[in-house]
Amino acid sequence: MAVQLPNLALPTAFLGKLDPKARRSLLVALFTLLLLRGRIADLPQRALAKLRNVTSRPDISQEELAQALQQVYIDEPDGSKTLLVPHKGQISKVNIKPTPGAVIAQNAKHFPLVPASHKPNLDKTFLRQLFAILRIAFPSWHSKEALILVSHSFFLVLRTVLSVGVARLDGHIVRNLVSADSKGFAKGIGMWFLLAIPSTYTNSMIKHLQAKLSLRMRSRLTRYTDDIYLSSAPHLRYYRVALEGGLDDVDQYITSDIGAFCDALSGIYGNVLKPALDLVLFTSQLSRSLGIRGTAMLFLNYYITARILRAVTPAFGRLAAVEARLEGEYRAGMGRVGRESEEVAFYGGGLRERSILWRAYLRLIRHVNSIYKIRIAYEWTEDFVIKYLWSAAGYCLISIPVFFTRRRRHVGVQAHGPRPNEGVDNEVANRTETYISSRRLLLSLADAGGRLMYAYKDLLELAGLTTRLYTLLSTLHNLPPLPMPTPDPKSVVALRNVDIGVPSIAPVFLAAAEGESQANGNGHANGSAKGSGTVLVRGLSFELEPGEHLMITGSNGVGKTAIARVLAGLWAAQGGGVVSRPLGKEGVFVVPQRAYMVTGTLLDQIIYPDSYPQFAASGRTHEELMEILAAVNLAYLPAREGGWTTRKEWRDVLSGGEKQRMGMARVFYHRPKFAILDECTSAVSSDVEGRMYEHAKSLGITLITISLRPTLMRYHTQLLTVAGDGTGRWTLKRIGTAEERMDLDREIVSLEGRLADVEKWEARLKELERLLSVQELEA
Ligand SMILES: Nc1ncnc2c1ncn2[C@@H]1O[C@H](COP(=O)(O)OP(=O)(O)OP(=O)(O)O)[C@@H](O)[C@H]1O
Repeated sequence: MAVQLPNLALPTAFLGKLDPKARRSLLVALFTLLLLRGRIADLPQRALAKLRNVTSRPDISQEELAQALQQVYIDEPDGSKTLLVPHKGQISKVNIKPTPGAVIAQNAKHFPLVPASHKPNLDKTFLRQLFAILRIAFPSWHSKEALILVSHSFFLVLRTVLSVGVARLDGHIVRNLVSADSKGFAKGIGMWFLLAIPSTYTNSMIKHLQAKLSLRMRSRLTRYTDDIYLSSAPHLRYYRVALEGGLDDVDQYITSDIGAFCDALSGIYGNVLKPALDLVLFTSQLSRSLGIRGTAMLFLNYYITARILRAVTPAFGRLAAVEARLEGEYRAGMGRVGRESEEVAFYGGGLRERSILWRAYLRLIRHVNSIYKIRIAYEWTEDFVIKYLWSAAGYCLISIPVFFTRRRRHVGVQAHGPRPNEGVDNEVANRTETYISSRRLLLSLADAGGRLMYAYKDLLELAGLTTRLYTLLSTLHNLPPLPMPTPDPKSVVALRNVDIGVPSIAPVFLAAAEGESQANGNGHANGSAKGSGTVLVRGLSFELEPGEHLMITGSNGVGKTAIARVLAGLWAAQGGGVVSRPLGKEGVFVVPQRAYMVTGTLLDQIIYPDSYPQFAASGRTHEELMEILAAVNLAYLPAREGGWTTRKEWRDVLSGGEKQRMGMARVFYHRPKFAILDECTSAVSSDVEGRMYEHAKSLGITLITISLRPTLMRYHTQLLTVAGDGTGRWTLKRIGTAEERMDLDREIVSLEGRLADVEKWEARLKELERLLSVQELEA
């Protein structure tokens, strides 16, 4: 393929025709352009950023900034959200559109599960997985990502064309040097600088566009993944992905693997396209001076190189996937210590944790080291082949026209045609020019070959990362939706003949896992290691009308919380039973056993899971929030912590009891029809606990309490006791009328009082025994 080169003689001739003053000004202008190229390249971006920022006032007040920080986002009428991001003293507005359910359903077809035994490689499966992911990263041909890709490709082609120009100019300058043509030499140097401007600009644009492409793909994929991962009922994928999907350390997949995949993919595009283009263009250029024999040898050289390197290339894809998994395990360990630091500190478990983390780190490092070792042999062969074999082949190829062509009439890479006054000197100059141009082309060719070989290794690593990302996306897409509870028209909570059991890994994943264990796969666990599928409570039936309060009790681990999970719709009811309840958090609101504090302000803690914009839209006031805090004995918090907008790590700031009371404050804020309270007042003093229970009832909230404390029985009308003897038996009893409950209360209080005296009686008994034994001895 003969590619027409830009004729460099033209600009040189044009410069030559200019008078010295004009030439100087032109060169000064070009240098200025060279120096300011960074700022010039930034111009369109700055203009775009200005357009995007709806609020472009340079300085906003601290108050406005605080307001924006609290507001976080604005709900738009079309269902999208506009995020308010404080940025350099301004507020940037970023509109985020949630992924429509139809798009997710459409995409699900492209993400069938891969068996855990699948090993990442450059095969059909890799292409299928890559295209499935690319459908998300490039949603259409007129998306911004596609535009960046086109610009990136343009600069990649431009760089190759410029490289050929540089090679020609190189030969031309040396030719003028050999033939002592000072004017031609000076012109060549001028051209050299002229060519440097687009060349350097092109290089920086390629890097910039590559990074930008990676970032945009990452944003697309992260947003999409977040949309499906953080899905609400009936999917609840964030909750079910580990237990039912068998995928651990999802945070590593989302925060790290997506970024690594995008970097690898955007890099690979340049690393494959550019050298491949170089190879075609330089080969075509060289073949014009090498002739058929030379070109055939060049191709033979390519073929031998490819065979050698293919034979010595290790399974980089699998190695990359394992590295990402080990990285995830180490990261998860670190996260756990950060999260549970206080518990670890109380136990003095620092050294133990260190040894656990060291083990995880060493596993990772050992693996990375083994990759490095494998790479030595590979890179040694690659260097030998690309640098030395190709250079030797290059010298031989260049010598072909010199030794075997008697009289060269025309050389393809030569800047000018044959000169009319050819003498011996000119012949040497021409030969030098050809040699220098061909040598530079061959060096570039070797470089292109080297990069292509590296690209092969990168491609294998990309295959590994693709498999990781595909595993995440296919797991999320294939989690079957949970059966939705039937909305009850009478607003009752009812279970009819429901078996309660730990969900096992979904059958669709078990089928794909083909009995392989996680150790040799890509993250899918063996189902038997997860939920056992054993039934905890059998044939459970009850119906709870508003105003009827239920207490669930039973020994530890019998399945009390499991009942709450089924009622809340987190676990599916088993055994064909039916769950009916009023829907939404206005219907049933659960306060779990472990207190959860959200990132944000003090106000955010009370209104969770609502956000500040929802609070603002509801018309509720700070006074109301204050009343709620008073009801849970936390009225001192806003003053103590510096107001409603204070942001702190509330998990650490609040005490255990305070966190539990905050959980009750959420119930009072949302005022659901039913509240499931799962041991959520175990650390609260009984007087405050009692007041909170009374307050909940006065608000018309029907309580379903899971507790082992008999003192709480007085606030309930029904008692469900789970036997916990392995049979799944249970009993449901009425606790009685208010008067009966008062009697029970009185009895409980008197029994508790008498129990408190047991220690005293035991001590007295011991004392008497001691006295008796002393008297016996004396007798
Ligand atoms: N995600 C899970 N994976 C496997 N087993 C689980 C899971 N969640 C709960 N279980 C098991 O189910 C059983 C019942 O758990 P549940 O949390 O309902 O107990 P509980 O009755 O509330 O106990 P406690 O009074 O100690 O809170 C336990 O044996 C527990 O180990």
